[in-house]
Amino acid sequence: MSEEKVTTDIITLTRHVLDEQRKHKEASGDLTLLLNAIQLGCKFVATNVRKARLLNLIGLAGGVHNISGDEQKKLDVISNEIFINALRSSGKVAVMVSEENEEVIIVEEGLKGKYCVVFDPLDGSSNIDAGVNVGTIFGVYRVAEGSPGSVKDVLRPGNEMVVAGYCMYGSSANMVITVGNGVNGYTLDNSIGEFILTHPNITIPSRGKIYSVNEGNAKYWHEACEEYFHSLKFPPEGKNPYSARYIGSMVADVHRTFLYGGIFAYPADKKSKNGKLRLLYECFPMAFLTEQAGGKATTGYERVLDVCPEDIHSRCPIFLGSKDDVEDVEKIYKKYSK
Ligand SMILES: O=P(O)(O)OC[C@H]1O[C@](O)(COP(=O)(O)O)[C@@H](O)[C@@H]1O
Repeated sequence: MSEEKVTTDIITLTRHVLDEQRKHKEASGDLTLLLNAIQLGCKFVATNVRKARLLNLIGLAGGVHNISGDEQKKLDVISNEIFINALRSSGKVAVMVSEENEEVIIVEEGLKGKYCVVFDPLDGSSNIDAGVNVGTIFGVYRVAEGSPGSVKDVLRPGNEMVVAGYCMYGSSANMVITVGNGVNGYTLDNSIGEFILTHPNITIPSRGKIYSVNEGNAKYWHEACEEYFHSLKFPPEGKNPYSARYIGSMVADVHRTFLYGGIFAYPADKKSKNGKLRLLYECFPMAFLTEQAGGKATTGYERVLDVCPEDIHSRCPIFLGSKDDVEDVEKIYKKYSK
């Protein structure tokens, strides 16, 4: 019987980022420590999501609503707390924005660092009670030169973000991250509590065969949006229609789009002028990752990363995924914008 080969040269997320940082002589290690705090949060959430029904962490937190009017789940609340505590105590963060907090969080003197972190601690939480994949989404800015660390440091276009990532909690916990030099994926090995490099250099196929959108909103779609999705379902003679896949958890739908190609969208419509998804801690990080993986992300009319948020919970329409697919969207929207 063949002996199982034990790998001893393990590439953990921390080691991989350190290797990357070493290429940049000026690196201080602060980013690695910040990412360690984010990793701790994700490991904590991964464990509690997995044991939620056993720990009675399923269901609502008891009549508490977040800024978007969503009633908070128990897991929303504890996920939010672990990230705020881990980021604050890392000593590397000055400003935080969470989907679960109405106001921006300014870290007190003495613990203040040079980064700002915007995050959705538990995305797709409407799916949590059904055991469907959910996730954490995060983005990182540097505090602007000479700034004491204020909300102004996060009301900036997404093209100024320096790190973005998500962690998907499903059959396994998958962390996907960019520090501005391509996209890498890591899988949590629960036996040693480390994220191990499993998906190096993720590259989105230039065109896909899958579209992912909530067609339940089709009644409210603008003509450009209608024409685009119609073109995927009723292609010209000789071409196959695209398949539809929609989980309703952005992290899960985007993760599949990164690996298989195609397009994920939450467009603006006649009911919601800017769609549903939040610019700072959903659209920007996913758009940054998409572009770093060779794809594109548009509002229909402009590059998502060039949008400047008016407030910390601004919403933004988004089409992201394979470059050729998103360019088809841009062509059609351009026709209608005229
Ligand atoms: O149910 P809808 O309207 O299709 O919205 C689903 C979208 O809303 C979200 O659940 C929003 O996220 P939250 O759960 O963080 O509020 C996304 O994950 C998902 O893509």
